[in-house]
Amino acid sequence: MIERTHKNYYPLMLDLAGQPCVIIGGGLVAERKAEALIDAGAAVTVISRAWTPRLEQWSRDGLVSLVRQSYEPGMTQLENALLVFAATDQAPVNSAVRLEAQGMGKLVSVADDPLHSGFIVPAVVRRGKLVIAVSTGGASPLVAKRVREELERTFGAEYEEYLDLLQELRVQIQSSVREAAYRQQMFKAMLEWQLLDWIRSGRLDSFIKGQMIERIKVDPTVSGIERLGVWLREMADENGET
Ligand SMILES: C[C@@]1(CC(=O)O)C2=NC(=C\c3[nH]c(c(CCC(=O)O)c3CC(=O)O)Cc3[nH]c(c(CC(=O)O)c3CCC(=O)O)/C=C3\N/C(=C\2)[C@@H](CCC(=O)O)[C@]3(C)CC(=O)O)/[C@H]1CCC(=O)O
Ligand SMILES: NC(=O)c1ccc[n+]([C@@H]2O[C@H](COP(=O)([O-])OP(=O)(O)OC[C@H]3O[C@@H](n4cnc5c(N)ncnc54)[C@H](O)[C@@H]3O)[C@@H](O)[C@H]2O)c1
Repeated sequence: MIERTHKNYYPLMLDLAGQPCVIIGGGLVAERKAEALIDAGAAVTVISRAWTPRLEQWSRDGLVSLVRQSYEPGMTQLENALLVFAATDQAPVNSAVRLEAQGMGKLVSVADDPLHSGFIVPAVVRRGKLVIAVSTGGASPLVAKRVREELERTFGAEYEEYLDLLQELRVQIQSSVREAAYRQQMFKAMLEWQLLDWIRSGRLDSFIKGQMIERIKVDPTVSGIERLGVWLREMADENGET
């Protein structure tokens, strides 16, 4: 029987830009892990005798380095890696990779052995700066995928623009309002605006955005935010919206 114990995983957001990550194995699981690492800007090396066509293509495009050989102990790529993924279809090979890498103090994910892995990979929804990671702690990756698909329907493309704008306004407020507690009241008041509806219907144009930035610059107060909300509603009414 496969051994399973409950682990209280600690979720975090890693900045992997330029960081060396090594995947052992060149099959579909390796391909899926490589794709997410490439998206995160990692320096990805894949070690395997055989490849999926997409891994070959990414190698031609310079997105991954392929090392065309089987895993063997003492490889410098492993020594230099920040994260290691053991993703071959050979359990003894995965286990040997894990023992060597863990012996060097590395975090290792083993495709067929979550119990001994240092981390596992969640299903992910990305909407610009919004990232939603879903994990079942390895209980059912298919459920993680299903929940991810449900969340994709709830959190649409509009969140990208929404967060870009909120970030711009927040940074402006951070630089002009000294008191943290007061800033937080302002951020809360900003969430009352129906901005997501505006973005969904394509009405948040550069004029409105410019006005928002300008008005907050002139009046960086909670009541200024509330007045801006009233102005936004008036603009919506003028456009025949309620
Ligand atoms: C989320 C996702 C991320 C990614 O990989 O990018 C991911 N697996 C995904 C898909 C998927 N994986 C599998 C199936 C076939 C159906 C099934 O078996 O259920 C499907 C569905 C499909 O392919 O459609 C088979 C499978 N998975 C693991 C084992 C080994 C084992 O359980 O021992 C076996 C072989 C079992 C066997 O051979 O019997 C193990 C893991 N898979 C994880 C992540 C980690 C736990 C995540 C969590 O639950 O929190 C963990 C523990 C380790 C890890 O890999 O990090 C990605 C969905 C991405 C998306 O679409 O959004
Ligand atoms: N974690 C997950 O999400 C997940 C999902 C499905 C399956 N799995 C597990 O992961 C394993 C791999 O799945 P897959 O679909 O990618 O298999 P696959 O058969 O498509 O690929 C296996 C790859 O490992 C390579 N390989 C074999 N021996 C090697 C060695 N000594 N050194 C380097 N590379 C070697 C092969 O050349 C091949 O490229 C499965 O056996 C299963 O146990 C995990």
